[in-house]
Amino acid sequence: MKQILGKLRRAATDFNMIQDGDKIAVGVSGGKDSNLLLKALKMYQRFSNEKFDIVAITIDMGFKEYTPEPLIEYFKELDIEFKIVPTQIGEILFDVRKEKNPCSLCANMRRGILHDTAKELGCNKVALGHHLNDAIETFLLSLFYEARLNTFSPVTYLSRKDLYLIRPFVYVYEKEIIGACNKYNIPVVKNPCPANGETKRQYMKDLIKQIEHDIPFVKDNILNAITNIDQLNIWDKEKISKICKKD
Ligand SMILES: Nc1ncnc2c1ncn2[C@@H]1O[C@H](COP(=O)(O)OP(=O)(O)OP(=O)(O)O)[C@@H](O)[C@H]1O
Repeated sequence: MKQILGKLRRAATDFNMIQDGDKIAVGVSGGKDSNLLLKALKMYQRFSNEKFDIVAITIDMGFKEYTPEPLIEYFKELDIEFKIVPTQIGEILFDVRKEKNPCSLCANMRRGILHDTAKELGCNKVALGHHLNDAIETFLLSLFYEARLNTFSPVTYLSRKDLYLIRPFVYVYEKEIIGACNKYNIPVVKNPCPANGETKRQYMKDLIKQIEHDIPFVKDNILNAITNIDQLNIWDKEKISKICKKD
C-alpha cells in the first residue's frame, strides 16, 4: 500500500489533482480498482497537505442479482459518507430496448448519473479508478482501431457540469492493485452485467502480456512515451513539406 500511496501522491502532485477545500466524489463500482481507490484516498487524506472531503457514490445498475450490502459495510468501516443510487439502466437496456451493443450507452448513462449525483452532493471533483494498465490499453486501442495517438487524461474538466474528473491511480499498475486488494481483503461486489462488450480490451491485455515476454519493460516505456510530450515526433505535413523547399 505504501507504494500505491506513493504513486497516488506523485500523480496528485504531477497533475495538481487535489486542492484545499475539494469535495471529491469517488465513483465506486464495487470492483477492485475503485474500491481500493476509496481506501487509498482516505489514507492519503490523513497525510496530504491539502484538506479535502471524500464521498463515495455507487450507481446501482438495477440488476436483480446485485447485492450492495458488503459495499455498505465497507463504506461504514472506512467511515465515509456514501450514496447508492438505484437506477433501471440494466432493465432499460436489456429488457425494454433489447440493445445488441449496450456497453457505450450504458457507460454514458452511468456517467451522467454519477456526475449529476456528485453535483447534488456538493462535490467539485469525481475520482475514478482507472489505472496505468487501463491507460496503456486505451492508448493501444485508439492507435490500432481509431488511428489516433490518444488515451484518457489524468484530469479532465467537464465545463457543462463544472466538474473535474480525476484519476489518482494513473501511475498504479493493475498488478499492484490486485496485490493490495488481496492483502487488505478489499471486498469486491461487481455489478452483474450480462453483456461482454470488452473483447477488444481483453485482446489488448493479452497482447501486452505476450509482448512483455520479450520486452519486460514495455509498459514502462509506453508510460514514458505518453508522459513525455517533447519526444512526440509525428509527421506534420505542413512543416515537413517546407524543409527542402526554399523560396
Ligand atoms: N456503477 C458504478 N458506480 C460508480 N462508479 C462507477 C461505476 N462503474 C464504474 N464506475 C467508475 O468508473 C471507473 C471505470 O469504470 P470501469 O467499468 O471501466 O471499471 P473497472 O476498470 O472495471 O474498475 P473497477 O474495478 O473500479 O470496477 C471505475 O473505476 C469507477 O471509478
